[in-house]
Amino acid sequence: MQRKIYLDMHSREEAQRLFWSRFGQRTTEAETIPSRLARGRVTAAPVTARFSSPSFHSAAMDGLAVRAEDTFGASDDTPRTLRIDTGEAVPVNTGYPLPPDKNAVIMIENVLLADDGATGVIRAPVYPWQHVRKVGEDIVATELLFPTGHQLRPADIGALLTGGCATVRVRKRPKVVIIPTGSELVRLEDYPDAPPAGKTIESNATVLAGLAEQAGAEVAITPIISDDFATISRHLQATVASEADLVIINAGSSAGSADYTVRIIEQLGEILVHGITIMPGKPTILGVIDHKPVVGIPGYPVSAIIAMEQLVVPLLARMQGVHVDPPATVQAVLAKDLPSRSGIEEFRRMIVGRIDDRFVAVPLKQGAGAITTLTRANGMLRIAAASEGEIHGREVTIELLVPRPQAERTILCTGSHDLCLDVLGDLLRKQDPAYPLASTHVGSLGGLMALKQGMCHLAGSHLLDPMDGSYNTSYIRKHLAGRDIRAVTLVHREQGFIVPKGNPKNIASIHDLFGEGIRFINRQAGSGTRVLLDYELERHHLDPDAILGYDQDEYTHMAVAVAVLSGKVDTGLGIKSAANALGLDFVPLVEERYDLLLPGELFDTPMIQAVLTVINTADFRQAVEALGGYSTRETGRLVER
Ligand SMILES: Nc1nc2c(c(=O)[nH]1)N[C@H]1C(S)=C(S)[C@@H](COP(=O)(O)OP(=O)(O)OC[C@H]3O[C@@H](n4cnc5c(N)ncnc54)[C@H](O)[C@@H]3O)O[C@H]1N2
Ligand code: MOO
Repeated sequence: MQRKIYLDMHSREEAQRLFWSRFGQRTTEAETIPSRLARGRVTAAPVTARFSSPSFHSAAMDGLAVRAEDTFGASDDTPRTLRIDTGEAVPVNTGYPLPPDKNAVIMIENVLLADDGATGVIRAPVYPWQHVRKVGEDIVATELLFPTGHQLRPADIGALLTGGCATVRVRKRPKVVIIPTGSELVRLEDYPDAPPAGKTIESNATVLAGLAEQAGAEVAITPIISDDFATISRHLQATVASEADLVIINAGSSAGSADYTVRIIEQLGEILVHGITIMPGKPTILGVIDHKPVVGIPGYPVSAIIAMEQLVVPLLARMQGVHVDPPATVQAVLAKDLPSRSGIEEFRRMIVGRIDDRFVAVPLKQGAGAITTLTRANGMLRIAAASEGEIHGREVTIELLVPRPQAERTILCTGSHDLCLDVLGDLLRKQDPAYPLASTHVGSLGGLMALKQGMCHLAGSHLLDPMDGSYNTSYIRKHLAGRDIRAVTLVHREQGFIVPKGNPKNIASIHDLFGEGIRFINRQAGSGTRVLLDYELERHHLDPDAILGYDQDEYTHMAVAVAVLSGKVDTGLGIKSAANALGLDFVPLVEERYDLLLPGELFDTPMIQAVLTVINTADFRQAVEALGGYSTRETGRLVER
């Protein structure tokens, strides 16, 4: 079957306008539902109160109901005795009806009661209607409680019930049906141990359903449909003919040999848009079948979410007569250059944190297939279509994905990678307040540069000075001269050769890297591990260029371990815990010190003190030792300068 190449691309704004001009006026029908079940629903008509509240004059305090006039003149010098036994004063509790002849309440604390309860003495008067909630003080019958188009919150339900509205007219929830397609997809529930080779776990349908439900929709997910033109077509037709108000067909939206979505929609109805100049989300399809909106959402998980948020969520809101507000933003300084293709509006997932008095934004990876770029992000940077990107140090607008105080508590940690940072991050989250630790990896020297530019709170570093065997201090002196930088030892750890289980190539020392056909994977220049390797090679007078793979590098210990596990290479230099994590073997080479470096100005901040507190707990040490390949003998020690 012929492949479908994109129609002309539309900008996001054009696509939204086209789609909304077609469907944006179409609200769902109104229905009457019990008020108790109406949270989150949107009123379809004005709601007026049937009852007043309070519906009677009621005591606002526990005490004695009186006629205010009977208390006039009471003072410390001229206390007044009120008769309870004759009904001059009547004991009431908060919320009780006020006796008909009374007009005020004296708080019980201000009454000296006689032992027999027959009288009470007061030393101050009350004024008329003091501590009384009068009829209709809160709600007057017939008054407007909510206009049309109000989304009901929990407090609103309280007002509905109090105002006598047992039922309320609301917009029906739009019905959304999601059709996941792809012959490669399997359900995790069917393969809990591991998916069969070449199969992908279906996840988008549930994610999209969650977004649609958050937007007020009622969602159904169909079984996974395999990539067969006729099957998808039949299924889509049946779904459109059902009660669905909007149909989402996931994946098969781009140019692959089995990407049928666009042709199927075209055959059954009409294509409004295929291709939007956004990334991720480019191959999104907006179509119409039998007057119903049908959206082809791209398969990559991040593309799917962005397409859904930009095009479907606002439409679902309109269908219910509400409007979505844009997310809160902060201005932040960009920690890295971000080149971007002109003509494409890019959505970059970011981590933002506050350092001193400014926000700093660190970009995460770009790949639309990586869902963790969204789960790790706390902000989003939109690079406008007209822009060729943003540069390091520039102030940019970040849309927040978390409440601002959470972004302000986020600890930006960069530099070298170590698995203990995950332990630290986990324990920091158990603190109160919770401090999210966001680590990105740029190597030890990269961490020093980030510190220099004020782009991180912490930098992990293990830079060996071959001259004297010291770690980090001489590098700080050289690269951060004049700056107050503190170093706190996190761990000592074993560095060595990560090898497949059983060490089939018998790697025993650095000399074995030169063995016949041994494939090695290196770490990037500027990483402490690379410095260590180069130092060891030089010490043994060995020629790096004779190592097969010396010029191939990875950015983390785990990436090296994955390269070994996948059989791509025979070995790489890394930490033992990375080998352990993937069930690989490990040949120790040296023990090294790994420190966290931080600006002295931040040392006394609650955030850094929280980090130091966690590092010094027995829980942290135990969890680190359990990873294997670590010693915590100097953990938490401030390194002398
Ligand atoms: N030659 C071209 N190839 C691609 C282009 C292009 O312009 N030319 N665009 C790329 C872009 S951008 C995107 S986004 C994707 C969109 O792909 P499709 O919508 O056609 O989706 P598939 O190819 O079927 O799947 C992509 C990817 O996503 C996984 N997937 C699909 N459904 C699910 C699901 N329900 N849960 C989890 N994961 C899912 C699927 O297995 C694939 O890995 O196309 C690029 N290609
Ligand atoms: O748009 Mo694709 O949506 O870039 O990954």
